[in-house]
Amino acid sequence: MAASFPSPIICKATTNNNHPHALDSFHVRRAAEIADKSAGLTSPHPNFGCVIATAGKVVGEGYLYAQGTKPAEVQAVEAAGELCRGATAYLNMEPGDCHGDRTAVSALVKAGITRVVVGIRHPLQHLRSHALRAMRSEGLQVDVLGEDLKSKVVEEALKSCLIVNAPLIYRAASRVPFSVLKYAMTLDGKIAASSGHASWISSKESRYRVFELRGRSDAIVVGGNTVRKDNPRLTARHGGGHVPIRIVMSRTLNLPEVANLWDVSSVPTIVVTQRGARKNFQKFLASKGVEVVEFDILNTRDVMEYFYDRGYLSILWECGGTLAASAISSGIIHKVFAFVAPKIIGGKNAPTPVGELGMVEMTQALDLIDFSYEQIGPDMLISGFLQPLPDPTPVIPSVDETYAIDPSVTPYESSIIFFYKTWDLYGAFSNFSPHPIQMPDENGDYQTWSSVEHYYQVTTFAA
Ligand SMILES: NC(=O)C1=CN([C@@H]2O[C@H](COP(=O)(O)OP(=O)(O)OC[C@H]3O[C@@H](n4cnc5c(N)ncnc54)[C@H](OP(=O)(O)O)[C@@H]3O)[C@@H](O)[C@H]2O)C=CC1
Ligand SMILES: Nc1c(N[C@@H]2O[C@H](COP(=O)(O)O)[C@@H](O)[C@H]2O)[nH]c(=O)[nH]c1=O
Repeated sequence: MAASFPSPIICKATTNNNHPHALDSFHVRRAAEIADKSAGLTSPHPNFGCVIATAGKVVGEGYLYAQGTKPAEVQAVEAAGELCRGATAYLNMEPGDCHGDRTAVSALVKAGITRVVVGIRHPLQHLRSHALRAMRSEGLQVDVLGEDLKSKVVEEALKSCLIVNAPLIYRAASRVPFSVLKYAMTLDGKIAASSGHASWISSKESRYRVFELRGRSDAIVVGGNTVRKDNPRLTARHGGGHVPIRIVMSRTLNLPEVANLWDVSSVPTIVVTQRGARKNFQKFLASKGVEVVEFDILNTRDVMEYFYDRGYLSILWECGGTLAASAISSGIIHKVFAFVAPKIIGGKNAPTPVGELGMVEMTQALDLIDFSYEQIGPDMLISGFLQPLPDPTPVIPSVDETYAIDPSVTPYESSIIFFYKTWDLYGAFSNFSPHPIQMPDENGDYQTWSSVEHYYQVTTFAA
C-alpha cells in the first residue's frame, strides 16, 4: 500500500511557462515529488516516480511504493491507458534494470510513449545508461536534464531529482549509508539539563516531524548513555510509513536490564559493542531477541561500513554529543537536522549537541552547505549538508568503463549475481543486501530468494 505522508524535503512543483523547458522541468519535479513519498520504504533501491503527460496535461502518475513492487512507469502507463500513445513520460531517474527484465522500459515502449524526459542517469555504475540506451534503440526520443535540456529551471528540477535520491548517491560515493545527525537543543545550546533530563526540549509538532524523519530511515542510532538517561523507544509514531530498526552503540555494555529498546516485539534492536564486553549481558540481550554484534574496536566508521555491507541506505543519528562528535570526526555524517527551541535551561555542565572535535579556531568550524530554515510550531528547524552532494558522473564509472574493473565480467549477462566488492564497486546490491532476487533453476524456471546471500548459501553448500 502507498505510504502517505508529507514530504519534508521536496518543494512543491510549480511552473513558469516563460522559461525554456519550463513544462518539462515542472513535470520532472512532480515525478521527484511523488518518488519521495516512499522514502524509507524502497531500500536499498532508489525512489522512482513517473508522470505521463500529453499536450501539457498529466494523464497518469505512479511511484515505486517499496522494493519489489510494481515499477513507477508501469503504474503510470496503467493509469494513462490509451492516452499514452504519442505522450511524454517524465522520470526523476533512469529506471534500474536489476534483473535484466526491462519491465519499466517495455511498459513505456508497448504503451506507445514517444518521448521520455529523464532527471538523472542511474547513479550506480552497473545500471547506468542501460535503460537510456534501450529506450533510444526502441526509437524513443530521450532527453536527460543537464545534458539534452539546459536552463535555470532545468537545473532546479535536476536538483530535486538529486535530492530525492541523495541517500543512494551519498552511499554509492562514500561507501557508508547516508547518515543524518538530528538533535533538539535549547536556545542556549543544551540538549538536556545538567541532570541529564531532556524530555522535552522541542515541541510536539517538532517531535512529530522527527517521527517522519525516522520513517524515512532504515535505522536510528543512539549511544549507551542515551539509553541509560532517556530509556528511549525510537519508534516512528506518525501513523504510517516505515519503522526503522534501532541500533545502540556501547563499548562497556553497561546498560540497564530493563529498557524499552529490549522489547523487540514490533521493531528489532541491534547492539554493537566491543569484542568480549560483558559476555553474560550479551547472552541476556540475545535471550530477549536483541542481536549483538562485536567489533574489535568499536568506532563509528567501522560500524557504518558494516551496515553498508548489510544493505542499509539511510541512518538517523539521535545520540548525544559524545557519539555525535565521534561520528562527525570520522566523516560519516552527511546531513544535520537541528531543532532549536525558544527556551533557556543554562547549566555549565549541561550536555551540548556535539562534543569535542579538537578545533581551536573558529575558522575551522564546519560550514553547512545548502542549509535551510523552517519554523515548526514554536521551534526553528535548521538543516543542511555537512558534505557536498557527490557528482555521480565522475565519481562512479560509467558502464563503458566497468570492464576495467573486472574484464572477465560482463554487465550484460542477465544471470549474473553481483557479489559484494568483487564487481559492484560502488553498488547498493551486495550479497548481504536485504532485497529479494529471482534466479532460474535447472529447468529455467525463476525462483525467488530472500537475498543474494540466501541463494549463494543454498547453491554453494547444497550436497
Ligand atoms: N535533545 C536531544 O536531541 C538529545 C539529548 N540527549 C541527551 O544527551 C545526554 C547523553 O549524551 P551523551 O552522553 O553524549 O550520549 P551518547 O548518546 O553520545 O552516548 C555516549 C556513549 O556512546 C557509546 N559509544 C560507543 N562507541 C562510541 C564512540 N566511538 N564514541 C563515543 N561514544 C561511543 C558509549 O557508551 P558506553 O558508555 O555504554 O560504552 C558512550 O558512553 C542525555 O542527557 C540525553 O538525554 C541524547 C540524545 C538526543
Ligand atoms: N529530548 C528530545 C529528543 N530526544 C531524542 O529522542 C529520544 C526519545 O525518543 P522516543 O522515546 O521515541 O520518544 C531520545 O533518546 C533522544 O534520542 N528528541 C527530540 O526531537 N526532542 C527532544 O526534546
